[in-house]
Amino acid sequence: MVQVAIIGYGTVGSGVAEVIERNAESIAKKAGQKIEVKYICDIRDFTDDPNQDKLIKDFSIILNDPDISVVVESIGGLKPAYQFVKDSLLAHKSVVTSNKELVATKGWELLKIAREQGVNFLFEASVGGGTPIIRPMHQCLAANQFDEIAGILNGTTNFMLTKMAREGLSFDEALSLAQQLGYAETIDPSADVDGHDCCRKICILASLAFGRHIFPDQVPTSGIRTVTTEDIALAGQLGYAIKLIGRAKKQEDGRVFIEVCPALVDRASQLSTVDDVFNGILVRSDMLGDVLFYGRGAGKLPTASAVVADIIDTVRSENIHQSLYWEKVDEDFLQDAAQDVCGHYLRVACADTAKVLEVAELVFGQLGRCESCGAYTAFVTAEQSQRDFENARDKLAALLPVENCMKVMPY
Ligand SMILES: NC(=O)C1=CN([C@@H]2O[C@H](COP(=O)(O)OP(=O)(O)OC[C@H]3O[C@@H](n4cnc5c(N)ncnc54)[C@H](OP(=O)(O)O)[C@@H]3O)[C@@H](O)[C@H]2O)C=CC1
Ligand SMILES: N[C@@H](CC=O)C(=O)O
Repeated sequence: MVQVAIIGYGTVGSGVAEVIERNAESIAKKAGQKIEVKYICDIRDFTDDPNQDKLIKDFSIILNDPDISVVVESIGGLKPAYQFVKDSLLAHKSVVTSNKELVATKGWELLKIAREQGVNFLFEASVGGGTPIIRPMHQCLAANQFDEIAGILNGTTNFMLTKMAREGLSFDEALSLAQQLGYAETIDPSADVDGHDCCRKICILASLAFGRHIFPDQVPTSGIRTVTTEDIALAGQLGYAIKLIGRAKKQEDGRVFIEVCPALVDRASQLSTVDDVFNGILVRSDMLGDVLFYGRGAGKLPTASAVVADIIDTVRSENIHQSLYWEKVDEDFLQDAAQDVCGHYLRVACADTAKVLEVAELVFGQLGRCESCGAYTAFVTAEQSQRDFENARDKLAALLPVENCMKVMPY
């Protein structure tokens, strides 16, 4: 029998305890032995909880118990999660975490410690919630070189954009619903709406794909606060959906372009059909080509299912996952955002479509469709570098009231 400890008994931690209890028999078959939760450590009190006998408040009990070989970290954030995880690895215990902030900022260091200690540091649930992505990229696509990753990586904002588009909910109403359903980050929901959560996830995937740690503060990041219901309607009329996209692309010179932004996705693209709390992650590699991973990106049991899969993996592994690894390097290998080439959507506060088209074509050259909705007109430009686009946008803004602009994704 393997005894595990859970630290952080919130949405994910309680889900992990529930999955281990509910599917005990099948989990034991897959792991080759019974898995039992011995301790659950949380700072809160839980009256009438069925796991009362396991609840503790002092993490050092776990650290000093030689029977605990796997620690599940589901506290979130860096403090005290980082120290608890590091201490667990140094105490020769494998760690499974759902904490993307931890992996995105300290992944290289924790992977190094795990490797030196001959234990596992696994984090499937840190990206995509319950949707498998880390293990498929690391194991099933091991024969490939990665070219590009682009995804809808944040369940909360995708849920909110879907509710705003389908039911006309305001931004605040949609966020409050996402919080009630346990999708939004409890520590700081702005992590979802301002793109930081998506940024952490694309950093993890890009670090895994390209072998070097990419830190969240290196990534140009914007969230969905600027997206209005008019943008959603106009994008729809132009044939697009609006999604928060995290993407990382290897350039010909070996550098990587990485960013997080709200963007237009063509209705013909599979990514545009990823709605509600679902995540969709497009991975482009040299041998397989494109593959899309789709599934629930947040929520108690979906996320717990990924955590428990990591526990099973570490229990049955004869060999430690030595190849699940990336390094921190000092040299900068990220491409300047000004060089990225994309089409753009612009929304102008002017209902006169003919006038907008005439003026916009003076600046951007020939345009395709132009659509209006209420007091606004919107159009999409041809592809050009970010630097050229910004110059042209500034010229247009001197002639017409430009209210919003977003990239158009080439997927
Ligand atoms: N919710 C989701 O759908 C998903 C979450 N994640 C990630 O999983 C992690 C956990 O998320 P989630 O379960 O939603 O968060 P919750 O806030 O629901 O749970 C965290 C729990 O940890 C407790 N805690 C805080 N400090 C300590 C401490 N020092 N020792 C022990 N317990 C502590 C919290 O108590 P208190 O409330 O008093 O602070 C809370 O009960 C986060 O990193 C999140 O990003 C990943 C995928 C999906
Ligand atoms: N807040 C996150 C939860 C999972 O990572 C999200 O909405 O995707």
